[in-house]
Amino acid sequence: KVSLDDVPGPQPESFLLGNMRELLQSGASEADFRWQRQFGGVVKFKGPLGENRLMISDPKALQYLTHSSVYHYTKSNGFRKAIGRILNGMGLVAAEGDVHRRQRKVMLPAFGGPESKALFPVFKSISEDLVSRWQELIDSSEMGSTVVNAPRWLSRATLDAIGEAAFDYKFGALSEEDSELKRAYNNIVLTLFGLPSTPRIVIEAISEWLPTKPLVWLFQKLPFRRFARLREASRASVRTAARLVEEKGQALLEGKGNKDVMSLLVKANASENYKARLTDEELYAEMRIILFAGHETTSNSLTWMLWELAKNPKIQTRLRDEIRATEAAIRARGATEFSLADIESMHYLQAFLKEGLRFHPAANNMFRVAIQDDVVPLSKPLHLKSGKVVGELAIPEGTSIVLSVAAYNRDKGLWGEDADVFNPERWLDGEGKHKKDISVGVVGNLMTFSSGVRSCIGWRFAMTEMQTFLVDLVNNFEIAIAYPEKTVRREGSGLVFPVVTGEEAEGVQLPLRVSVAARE
Ligand code: HEM
Repeated sequence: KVSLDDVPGPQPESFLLGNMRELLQSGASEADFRWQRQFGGVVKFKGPLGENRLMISDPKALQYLTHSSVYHYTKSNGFRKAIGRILNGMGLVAAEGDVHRRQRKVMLPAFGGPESKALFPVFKSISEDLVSRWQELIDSSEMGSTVVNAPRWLSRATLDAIGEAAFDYKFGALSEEDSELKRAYNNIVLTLFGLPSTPRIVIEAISEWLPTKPLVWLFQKLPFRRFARLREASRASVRTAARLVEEKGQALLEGKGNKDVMSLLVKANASENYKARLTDEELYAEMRIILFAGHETTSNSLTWMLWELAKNPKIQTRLRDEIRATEAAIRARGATEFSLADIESMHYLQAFLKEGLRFHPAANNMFRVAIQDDVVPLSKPLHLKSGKVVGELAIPEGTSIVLSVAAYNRDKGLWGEDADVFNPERWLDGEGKHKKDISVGVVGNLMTFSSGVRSCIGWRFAMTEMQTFLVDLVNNFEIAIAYPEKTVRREGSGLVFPVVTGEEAEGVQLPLRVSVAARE
């Protein structure tokens, strides 16, 4: 019988809780970084009641788990899966095996390179909208600057972006039009997954042994505030999906429509043979997933990037210099606007973007369960407690695994001794630039968008959107830490979000001071 008893890892605090509190309560990815430093890319830790679990950041193992063996690992059971089902239905994120393969094939054409690039004008107009709103706030302030809660603004902007780019629909979130969806999604990730108390950790851990269906049923009924919020968000996303279809009406269903993701998806679906098609229910679920997966992830990544700019004024100035030099070149050739090609040609911007994605992956952990015994190849030999050294690891069926995106992205073996330092330079001439032995991920050998057939389908969409926003924000505004005396923490496992110490009740918060960036 295969066992993980011989694999080294941290000491559990108790039989009941294992290492779960260290994993979930010590700040986003802190345990991942600590365990990786101490034990390397494969770590055994204890779940509740003595259960052996694994945390993996070894490149070869991650490649194997996300490519060749991807369908031998399902998304883990329990709390997270049940919540996903309620929020997003049975679309791509929840699908497994053949159903996933079928859904992914129909969805892919809507997320290609040219399709994502064609959305640039949409992103540009929303980023200009955001700029003018911050400008108005600055103009009306006597101090010549204003404090913005960055994630709140950015998530409104990215909701508008996903509305228009994916559904040709205007949510009006930036203009504060009342949006049921925005209200329902506000702080939802923090409410559902954030800052877990010890009893919650125990309950969530136990829920992993239960099948999803009864849990979904239970969560639909339980009277707690958290589940009420979940139900409200689910209802809002169902209603929004239905409204989008209704308003776009026949054009969408006939696949005429526009360049938006949904029109392309409906078109691709219509051209599939009957058996391969998405059902109407699946199409609705895909819409809800795109709404959810496509806006908080992007706004969260942008939030942390602005935070790094605020903390590192030299990096900010260098980035702005590059943007302005490009702007001057655009003017010199008689044009007035940045094209996407201009943006993509900026080396320092590209380096900054990759470093932001490396340092602050919005999804820091991915959770899986092995559905059969497996043998996983490793990049580095693993020294077992018994003294044996192995080049591959036998994993028993039923093992819960955390794929640590965050720890992989800061692996010193890959990124160099300064992997814990935010340094865009590494993409210009340092470790980031070097070809890695093992190819993982879809951008810059990072795990941020995951890898293989379950990698983020929206990565090109997100890259186009984030670059567009960064150029406009940095070109127009000087960004600084608003309250140096306050501590901003990274919280969460699964999705990372900022909170201010002592102000956790305020929800997701990262206050930044913005003022107009002077021109010579
Ligand atoms: C910076 C922004 C983003 C990040 C960091 C990100 C990250 C990820 C990651 C890590 C996964 C894999 C999750 C897992 O397997 O457990 C994923 C999957 C997915 N993402 Fe993204 N994402 C981003 C933006 C987007 C956007 C803009 C969209 C849609 C417009 C999107 C749609 C999806 C979908 C549908 C999946 C499921 C793919 C599958 O299972 O086949 N994401 N994303």
